Amino acid sequence: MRIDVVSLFPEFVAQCAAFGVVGRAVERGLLSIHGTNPRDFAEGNYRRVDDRPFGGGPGMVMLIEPLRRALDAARRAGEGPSRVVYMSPQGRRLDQAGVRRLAAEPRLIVLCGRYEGVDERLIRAEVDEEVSIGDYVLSGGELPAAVLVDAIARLQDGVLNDTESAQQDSFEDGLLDCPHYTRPVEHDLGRVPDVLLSGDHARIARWRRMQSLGRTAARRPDLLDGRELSKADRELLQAYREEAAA
Ligand SMILES: Nc1nonc1C(=O)N[C@@H]1CC[C@H](O)C1
Repeated sequence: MRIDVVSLFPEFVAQCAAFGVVGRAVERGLLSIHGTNPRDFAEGNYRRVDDRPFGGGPGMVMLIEPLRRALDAARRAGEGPSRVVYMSPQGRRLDQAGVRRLAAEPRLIVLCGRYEGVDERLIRAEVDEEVSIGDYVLSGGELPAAVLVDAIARLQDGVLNDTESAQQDSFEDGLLDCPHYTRPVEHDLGRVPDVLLSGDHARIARWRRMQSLGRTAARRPDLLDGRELSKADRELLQAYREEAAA
């Protein structure tokens, strides 16, 4: 999969491709990440990429033409059709289903805004979808782009090892993860739950599922809205609640 990131800070993009899971995906040729800087396509001595907003108000707005030329250059740099995603608080909130959908694209071009954002005419003409990583305002779209790239990289076949895949699975089915413990068994902060020391894999898997269901119901009940729990899951959730109330 190829991802082109259009950003005034392409070095930021290079960094996010250099470490961890994303770096591994790139090393293995499972993902390629490229930066294109709109400033390289700006005109005039100052190579302007932004200007004052019509109608007044604070801040600056990114100009159409440098972005349009950068998007065109990014398109031409790769092969095949590409989907243009603009990182923006006005976008659809990113969740794992959205990551899976975007990870299935052969190519993405991720547009990162700065300042107050991008001229609306560019968005309407060039952007296929706006995506938000949360209801807060950041200084630029580069961190949201890095979040999207990381989540997509993890879904590329051959990137995660078995352990990492297991962790990924716990989020894949829309539930919060279970708690995790490691050595020592005894600590002044508490003891590891005995079930995890039992060696009984079926019992451990049941406990972990119960914890995921219980934590999701307690912390993110919205994730269970409209979800038809199986009889077994309903019983596990009941057991979690009884244990919590004891
Ligand atoms: N939350 C978000 N999810 O995606 N992007 C953002 C975000 O805050 N973007 C900034 C808004 C103005 C600046 O141009 C960049």
